[in-house]
Amino acid sequence: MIGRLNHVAIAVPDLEAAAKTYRETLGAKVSPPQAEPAHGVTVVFVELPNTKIELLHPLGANSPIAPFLERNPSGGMHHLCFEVDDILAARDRLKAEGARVLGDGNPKIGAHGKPVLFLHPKDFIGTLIELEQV
Ligand SMILES: CC[C@H](C(=O)O)C(=O)SCCNC(=O)CCNC(=O)[C@H](O)C(C)(C)COP(=O)(O)OP(=O)(O)OC[C@H]1O[C@@H](n2cnc3c(N)ncnc32)[C@H](O)[C@@H]1OP(=O)(O)O
Ligand SMILES: [Co+2]
Repeated sequence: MIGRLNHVAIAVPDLEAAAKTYRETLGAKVSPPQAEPAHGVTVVFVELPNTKIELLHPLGANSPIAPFLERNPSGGMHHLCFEVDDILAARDRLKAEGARVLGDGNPKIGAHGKPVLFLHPKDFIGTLIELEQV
C-alpha cells in the first residue's frame, strides 16, 4: 500500500528561523512560505535529493498543530507522509483493519495540490501518518 516517503514534517515555533537554519546552516533549497488555511498551517518545503522536509507553523485560531507545539515548545517531528496510488482504497482498507482515519474521513487537498488523509498516531507506533495520493 504505502510507497515513497513524500515528506517528513517538523512543527516549528518560528518558521522564518527554521527556514533560515535549513537554507543557511544546512545549505538546503527552501521554498517560500505557503499559507494553507484549510489545514491551519503555513508550510515551507526543504527540497532534498530523495524526499522533502515540511516545516509547519500554526495558522489561524484552531490550528491542529498548536497543541503539539504547546507540548513541544522547541518544535519537533510531527508526521511522516507516505505516497499511495489510490487514497480511497487505502482509506477503506485501513478502516476495515480498525485504523482511525482523522477528520471526517474524506481526503482534503494538501500542500502539493493532491488528496491527503491522516491516520491516528496511537494506531501507528506513536507516529502521525499522512497519506498523499500521487
Ligand atoms: C497543508 C497540508 C500539509 C501537507 O502535508 O499537505 C500537512 O501536513 S497539514 C498538517 C497538520 N494537520 C494535521 O496534523 C491533521 C491531523 N492531526 C490531528 O488531527 C491532530 O493533530 C491529532 C488528532 C493527531 C492530535 O491532536 P492533539 O494534538 O489535540 O492531541 P490529542 O490529545 O488528541 O492526542 C492524542 C495522543 O496523540 C499524541 N499525539 C498528538 N499529536 C501527535 C503527533 N504529531 N505525533 C505523535 N503523537 C501525537 C498526543 O500526545 C496524545 O498522546 P497521549 O499519550 O495520549 O498523551
Ligand atoms: Co504533511
